[in-house]
Parts: sequence; C-alpha cells; structure tokens
Amino acid sequence: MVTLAGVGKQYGRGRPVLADVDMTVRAGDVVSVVGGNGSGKSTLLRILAGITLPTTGTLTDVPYSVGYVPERFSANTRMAAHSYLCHMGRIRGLPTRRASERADELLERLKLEPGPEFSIRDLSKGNAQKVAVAQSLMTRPDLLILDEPWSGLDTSAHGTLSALITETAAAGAAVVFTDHRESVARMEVFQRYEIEGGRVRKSLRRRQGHR
Ligand SMILES: Nc1ncnc2c1ncn2[C@@H]1O[C@H](COP(=O)(O)OP(=O)(O)OP(=O)(O)O)[C@@H](O)[C@H]1O
Repeated sequence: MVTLAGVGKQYGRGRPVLADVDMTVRAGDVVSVVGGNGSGKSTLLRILAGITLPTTGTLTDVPYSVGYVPERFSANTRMAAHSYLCHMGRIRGLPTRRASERADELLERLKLEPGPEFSIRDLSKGNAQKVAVAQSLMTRPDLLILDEPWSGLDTSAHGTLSALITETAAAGAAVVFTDHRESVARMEVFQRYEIEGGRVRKSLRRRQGHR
C-alpha cells in the first residue's frame, strides 16, 4: 500500500532526523515504530500521514482516507466531544445521523468519563486522547496512524484501543503506531521498525499472540 523510498528529513540546517528510509506498509498490517525520545518517530508518522513533507525521497500509494492521532491533541474548542466528533464525521462525508451514531459508539467504547456533552477544552489529557482516537475512526480509514496512542489512557481504555486497532486492521486498513516498548506486548504486531541515529530498520516480523 504505502511505500517510502529513500525518505529523509532535515529541519532547517540541523542534522538529518531521518535518512534513507525504505518502508512498505500493506493493507491489514499492524506496524509499530519504536525509538528513543527525539529519534524521529513522530516525524516519520507525520510524513506517512502527509502532514510533513520529506526533504528527500518519495511516498507512493498513499491512500485517500487517513486517520491520524497526534502525540498531543489540543483542540481548543468549547464544543462538546460528541458535537466535535459529529462535525469531523460530516466533514469526511458521513450523513448527520450516521456520524452521531458512530460518535456515540466510539465514546461509549472508550468510556469518555465526563460524558459526551463535556467541552473538549476542559477534558483531562487522557480523556482528550480518547476523543483524538475517536476522531481518527469516525470513518473507517485505509491507513490509521497513531502517535503514542496509549500514553495518558487509563487501563480500561488500553484494551479498547488495542481492540479498535485490531478491528481496523482486520477490516483491511494498515495501522502504524509509535510505542514505548511495553505496549507492544499488548498488541499482535506484524512488523516492528526501530529508529536509531536517523536510520530505520525492521526489527521483527510476524510476532503473534502477545496480548
Ligand atoms: N518542526 C520541527 N522543527 C525543527 N526540529 C524539529 C521539528 N519537529 C521535530 N524536530 C526535531 O526532530 C527530532 C525528532 O523529533 P520527533 O518529534 O520526530 O521525535 P520522537 O522520536 O517522536 O520524539 P519523542 O519520543 O520525544 O516524542 C528532534 O530532535 C526534534 O527536536
């Protein structure tokens, strides 16, 4: 599906953050990207999501429908969580009623504790993260990209997120997430890439049954 060939990224005159990255992510793949702080994980994910342009190299076969959960979700709006999600769903082409049902379903599964009518601006970090996850799944994406999605989530939401990722991949999407090691164990990860010194290398393939 998505292929990165010779992708590099340099911000300004700094040292290159990524160099010569080759990577292919196929429909149904669940891919984790691990690496230390500042190694370039978010940069790689933003390139995959089409938010950041690479300095060198190419991306091909990027699907039309991309869901993206940023590392920090800061929607500074008074809008209620449910209204916000409906709005995002309608922007992506859902009829109003379907958008409302999908928002209900996702907020219920993720257990947004203050309730669906709570203003996004006043949500705690973890609850805002739940809204960020929900917005990425309002329409079923072909490529789902999640930047440290478990961080800030409570234990009950950990399992829900893993289930949502598994379901999304089973429906034919490719899923790529960054991770701090321990959460890899919660997922059935098909491919694992490590970033170090600007280089990305595949470090594991087809590891299964490690929930
Ligand atoms: N917009 C930007 N302008 C300049 N430098 C940037 C920018 N975004 C990221 N960087 C730099 O690129 C490097 C990689 O950052 P990135 O956020 O991709 O790393 P990361 O692996 O996601 O880090 P963390 O685990 O701490 O979230 C860092 O040195 C960072 O300071």
